[in-house]
Amino acid sequence: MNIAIVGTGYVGLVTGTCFSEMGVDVTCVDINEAKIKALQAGVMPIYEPGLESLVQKNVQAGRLHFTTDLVSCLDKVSVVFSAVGTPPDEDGSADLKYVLEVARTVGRHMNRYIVLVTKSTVPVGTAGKVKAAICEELDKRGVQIPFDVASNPEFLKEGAAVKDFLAPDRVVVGVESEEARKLLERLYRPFLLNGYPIIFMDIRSAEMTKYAANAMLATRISFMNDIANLCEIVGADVESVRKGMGSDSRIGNRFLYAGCGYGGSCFPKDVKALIHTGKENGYNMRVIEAVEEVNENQKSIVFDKINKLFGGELKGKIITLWGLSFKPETDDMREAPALVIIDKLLKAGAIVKVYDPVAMDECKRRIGSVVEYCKDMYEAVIDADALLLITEWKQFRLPSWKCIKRLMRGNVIVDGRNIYDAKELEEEYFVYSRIGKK
Ligand SMILES: NC(=O)c1ccc[n+]([C@@H]2O[C@H](COP(=O)([O-])OP(=O)(O)OC[C@H]3O[C@@H](n4cnc5c(N)ncnc54)[C@H](O)[C@@H]3O)[C@@H](O)[C@H]2O)c1
Ligand SMILES: O=c1ccn([C@@H]2O[C@H](COP(=O)(O)OP(=O)(O)O[C@H]3O[C@H](CO)[C@@H](O)[C@H](O)[C@H]3O)[C@@H](O)[C@H]2O)c(=O)[nH]1
Repeated sequence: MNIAIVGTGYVGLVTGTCFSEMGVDVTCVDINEAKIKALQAGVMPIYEPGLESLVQKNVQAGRLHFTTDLVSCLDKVSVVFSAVGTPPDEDGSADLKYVLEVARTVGRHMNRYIVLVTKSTVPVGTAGKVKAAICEELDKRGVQIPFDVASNPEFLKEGAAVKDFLAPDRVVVGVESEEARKLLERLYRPFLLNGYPIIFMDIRSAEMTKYAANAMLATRISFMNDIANLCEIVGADVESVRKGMGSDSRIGNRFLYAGCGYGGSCFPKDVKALIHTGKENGYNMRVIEAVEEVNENQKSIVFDKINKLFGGELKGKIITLWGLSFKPETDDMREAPALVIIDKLLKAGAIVKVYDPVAMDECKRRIGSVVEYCKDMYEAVIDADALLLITEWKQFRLPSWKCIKRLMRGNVIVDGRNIYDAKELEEEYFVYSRIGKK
């Protein structure tokens, strides 16, 4: 089977690589020439565990190809996945310009039956717009070529993308024709054989499932952050509360971690887009609106704590951040809490030193040299008045506190992810503060 994946980002590159791993002949297409050139030379555009070796293996096997030319592969593929970005517009709605551009290119150049599958996260009703864009281009050409549209939202998490794709909790597919269903069933057959469920449904429901799933996960996080903030006021400990709650099998343990807010390319934008879809349809998504508000507030919690600990006097203080990416195991800094914290610290006159195992270049690209980039986690704490843990990379979990004490000039530690043992830190005479405990 020959397929094309348009958009070679976090989703497109992982999708294409994993399908090629299943024996499918995959062409990954992107308009970004530098990205495609790099991939052709074996250089990964993103950090994603396990991806590089899988790409190399399938390129060598001749099943995985990279190109900027979608048109020339349209004659050999039966399925085209669209995995381009859907960034938030100013009003919070998902910007569909890239998705519709792909549809128009397909309509302008297709010469045989194709299923155009939208993998990007798109609002309910987008498949109708994709279909209309293709029809318009076919009409302009004065030709009638049968085609189908389908929806196949992606649920992978960055940092675990390959694993999530190859061993999904489920695959959701929205179709409206038997032919499209058969093609996608065949493509996903290896997953079915491995026992992963494929859930077929109508297209609008598939589009909505993606937003509902992300909104539910974001809700759990904001709910726990709200509980954490109340714990702090009333003298409870959110870590004990989390364990006590999560062991109820109806609630479960996952996605209940309080912290300094959710970031990334998905939750923030998808929550906004769902609120917008509600508004467009005359319905207020009240729960999700609160989820977003709590998260905006939570991104400032670490700053508020440190500001309070220094009596509002941060001018000239050296503050170190461990972790910049929005979560561990990725270099992605889209909507990262670190960006909000750095901005607030700099505005308050602090000197900021940072270290992240993989996101330093990305941080430089985004904010330049307004902070000091350090070569390792220990260099970053030299002369620091305070250390803020922002992203819970494994290497930050068991540091040598004795060594850190010698290197720092102050003794304040604020833990934005609740990974440290308060007793251990207090024994070393650190002033330790974390989320959800006084
Ligand atoms: N990042 C994730 O973890 C994740 C997970 C599930 C779903 N999603 C959704 O998947 C979509 C893609 O997300 P991403 O993080 O992979 O985005 P990304 O920004 O990493 O990649 C998108 C790619 O599309 C390319 N592109 C744009 N227009 C193009 C065109 N006309 N032709 C060819 N290529 C084009 C861009 O150059 C870019 O490389 C979004 O809708 C996102 O919400 C993302
Ligand atoms: O208990 C938790 C779990 C996560 N987070 C934060 O939530 C954000 C998102 O984390 P995660 O969901 O692990 O990463 P993403 O790669 O953004 O994945 C989400 O967004 C993707 C894009 O839509 C979906 O495909 C995934 O299913 C969904 O988990 C990060 O800032 C985490 O620090 C918490 O604060 N507490």
